[in-house]
Amino acid sequence: MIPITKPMLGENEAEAARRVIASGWTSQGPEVAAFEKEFAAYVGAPYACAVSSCTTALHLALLAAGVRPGDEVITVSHSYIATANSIRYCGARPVFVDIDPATFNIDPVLIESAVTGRTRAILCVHQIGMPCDLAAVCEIARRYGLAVVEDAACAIGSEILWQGHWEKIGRPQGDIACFSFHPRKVISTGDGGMLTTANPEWDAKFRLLRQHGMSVPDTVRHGASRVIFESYPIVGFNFRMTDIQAAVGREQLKRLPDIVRKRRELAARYRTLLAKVPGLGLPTEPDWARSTWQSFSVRLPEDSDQRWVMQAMLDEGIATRRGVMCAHREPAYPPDTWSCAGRIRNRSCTEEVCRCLRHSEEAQDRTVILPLFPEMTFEQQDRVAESLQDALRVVTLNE
Ligand SMILES: C[C@H]1O[C@H](OP(=O)(O)OP(=O)(O)OC[C@H]2O[C@@H](n3cnc4c(=O)[nH]c(N)nc43)[C@H](O)[C@@H]2O)[C@@H](O)[C@@H](O)[C@@H]1N
Ligand SMILES: O=C(O)CCC(=O)C(=O)O
Repeated sequence: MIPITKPMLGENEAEAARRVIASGWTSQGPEVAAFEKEFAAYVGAPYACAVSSCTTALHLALLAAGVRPGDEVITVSHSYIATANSIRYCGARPVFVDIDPATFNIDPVLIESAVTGRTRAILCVHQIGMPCDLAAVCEIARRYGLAVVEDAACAIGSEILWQGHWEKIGRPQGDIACFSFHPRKVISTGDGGMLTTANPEWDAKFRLLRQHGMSVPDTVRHGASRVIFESYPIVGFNFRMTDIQAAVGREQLKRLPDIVRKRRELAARYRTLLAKVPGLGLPTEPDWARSTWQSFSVRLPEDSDQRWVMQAMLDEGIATRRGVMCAHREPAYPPDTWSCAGRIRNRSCTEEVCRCLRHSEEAQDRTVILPLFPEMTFEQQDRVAESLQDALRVVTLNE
C-alpha cells in the first residue's frame, strides 16, 4: 500500500521522547520553551508560542486580534474545516471569498468586495503549502485597518519573495501565523501547533490564554523558593503542548531542511512524470513563492470521474484524497452561518444557487491529491503516475 502521507519519524524522535519521560517532567516546560526558540529562529520570527494544534492556534490568534461575537472575518471556504471553525469559536461570521483556481489560494481581486463595517480580520490560508498572495492581502488589510492571520498549517518551510528577499512563511509577513504539527503536515509532534508574531503583547496573550488564563505559570511556582498564589484574570483554555511532543518537534526541526528538499524533488519529479498526460492539470507555483508541497494536487481531465479514478487507484494499493474540502458545503455550515462576497454586495446569488464559490467547489470536485512523503521511493512514485494514467485511460476507453 502506498499511503497518502507518512510522517518521517525515527530513533532520534523516540530517544527524545524517552529522555523527557525519564526526566519526570512531561507537561509544558523546558522542552516547549526550547522548541519555541528554535522554531522562531527557523522562520525568523521574534516570538513563537506552542499550543496543542493549529486549530487552537487559529482560535487564539483571532481572539488576540480582537475578533468578537458579531464580527466578520474574511477567509476561504476551500480549506480544512478548522479554518472556518476557528472563526465560529469566536462567535464571529466567516465571509468566504473564492480561490484562484491556479493556486488554490484566496483570490486577492475579490477580497475588497467582502469588506464591511463589521470586518475585523483576514484569515488567509497557504493552502497545501503554497504561499498565498500575502502582499495583496496585507495591502488591503492595512488600508482597512484589519488584522492578517495566516493559516500556515501546511507551510512550515514554505518561502515567499517579500520586499525583494526570500523569507520563510511565519516571520510573519502578516500579523500572526499559525502552524500545524499534525502527522499529515510537513513535520509532526503527533498533534500540535505554533503561533508566530512580532507583537509582544499578542505573544503574552497567547501564553495566558493557552493555560487557563493563569497569572503565574506552574513552572514558575514549581521552582519558586517563596510561596506564590496565582490568579485567573480572564477565562482561558487548556491548549498546551506537552514537553514530550516538543522534544519530538525539536528533532523534527533538525530534519526539516532535508524533508522540504525531498518534497520539492518529488513534486518536480511528478511534474515530469505527468507532463504529457492529456487533459491533466498540474499545480502552478507563482515565481514569488516556494511551496513545501504538503500535498500534490492534480486537476482531472474533463471526462473523468473523481471517485472512480480514486477507487481505481485504491484497488491498485494507492491512497489518494479528493481536493481540499469546502466548509460551506458541510451540514455544520447552514446558509445563515456564513456569507460570501456576492451575497453581501451584489445579491447575485440566491440561497439555493451561489456562484461566488464556484472555483472552490470545482477544485474540491475536480482535483485529486497524490501520495507525497519524504521517504517515498522513485519506484513508488512511478507506480502512482502509472496507476493514475491507467485509470484515466480506462475512463477514456469506456467513453
Ligand atoms: C490537504 C489537507 O490535508 C489534510 O486533509 P486530508 O483530507 O488529506 O486528511 P485526512 O484524510 O484526514 O488524512 C489523514 C491521513 O493522514 C495519515 N495519518 C494521520 N495520522 C497519522 C499517523 O500518526 N501516522 C501515519 N503514518 N499516518 C497518519 C493517514 O493516512 C490518514 O488517513 C489536512 O491536513 C488538511 O489540513 C490539509 N489542508
Ligand atoms: O485534525 C486534522 O486532521 C487537521 C487539523 C490540524 O492540522 C491542526 O489542528 O493542527
